[in-house]
Amino acid sequence: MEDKKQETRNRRVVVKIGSSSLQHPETGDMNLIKMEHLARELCDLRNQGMDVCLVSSGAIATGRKTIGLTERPKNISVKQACAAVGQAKLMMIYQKMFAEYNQMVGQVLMTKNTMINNVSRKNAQNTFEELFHLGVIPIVNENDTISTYEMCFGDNDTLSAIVASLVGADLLILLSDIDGLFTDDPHKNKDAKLVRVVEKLDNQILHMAKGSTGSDVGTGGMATKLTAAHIATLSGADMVIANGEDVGIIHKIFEDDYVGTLFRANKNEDFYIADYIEESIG
Ligand SMILES: Nc1ncnc2c1ncn2[C@@H]1O[C@H](COP(=O)(O)OP(=O)(O)O)[C@@H](O)[C@H]1O
Ligand SMILES: N[C@@H](CCC(=O)OP(=O)(O)O)C(=O)O
Repeated sequence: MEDKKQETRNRRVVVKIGSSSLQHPETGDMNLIKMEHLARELCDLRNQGMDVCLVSSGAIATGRKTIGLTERPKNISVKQACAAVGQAKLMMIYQKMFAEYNQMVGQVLMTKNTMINNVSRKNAQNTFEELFHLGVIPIVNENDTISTYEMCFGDNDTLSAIVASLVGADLLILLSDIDGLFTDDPHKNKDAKLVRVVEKLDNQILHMAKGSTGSDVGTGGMATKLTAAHIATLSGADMVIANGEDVGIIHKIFEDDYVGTLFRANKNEDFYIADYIEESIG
């Protein structure tokens, strides 16, 4: 009961969806029904009076499919070309789907420099504030077409937590291909158990994340989700990892009727996101 009260107080929410959740695994083509459902869920959060931000991966995977590459691109310029094509297509589809509900969306593409440079960071923050004020849902991704190793966050789990920190979100939801954090990788250990609530990110929790992503299109994995949890909770946001197979889980999270892992906010007034990026991701 106490948890439910806590969660319905959330006013500003960031939702992240990964590449593998946006496409049909058999064909690599976009899962339009899921994207449509995602748009409806997020519009309904707006209707409840919340500020909503979507961090969507999928630019490279969408571009790769559109261009007709069968192999996952390794070469950086090929990835950048795929992202250029895919990001435009992703936004076109999102615009169309959100427009069904008369909901405006805007594109925000970021690099590490956006966060490290004081002027750019302030500009980004002002833009987000103005978009929320105007009732727009910002759709964020890494600026993959110009990001090389030195400039990129590398994964959208971390990026979504950085965005949550930048906008002072109350809640970050990571929609994954798995129900949440398990005591071990459940694809390798069938005895692994779901962890329902993490009060504090200690070494025991950090050691649970194994390997990198298992998907053919993503770049994250559980380790980057724990990095995201570290950033989000120290910034004062709760974070939930839940399965994005059915994006209807989004409203269930607010009804406290979901399976997933909740990482409780643990705000540290001395935590500065720009310093953290320079020290830890720089
Ligand atoms: N302790 C763990 N608990 C849950 N999943 C884990 C764990 N360790 C590793 N993983 C792996 O992380 C994957 C989820 O991350 P990822 O591949 O980035 O998917 P997504 O982009 O859909 O979030 C799981 O499918 C799982 O194989
Ligand atoms: N920015 C990249 C995706 C990066 C990423 O973290 O992907 P994912 O592991 O699918 O969330 C893209 O849009 O293709």
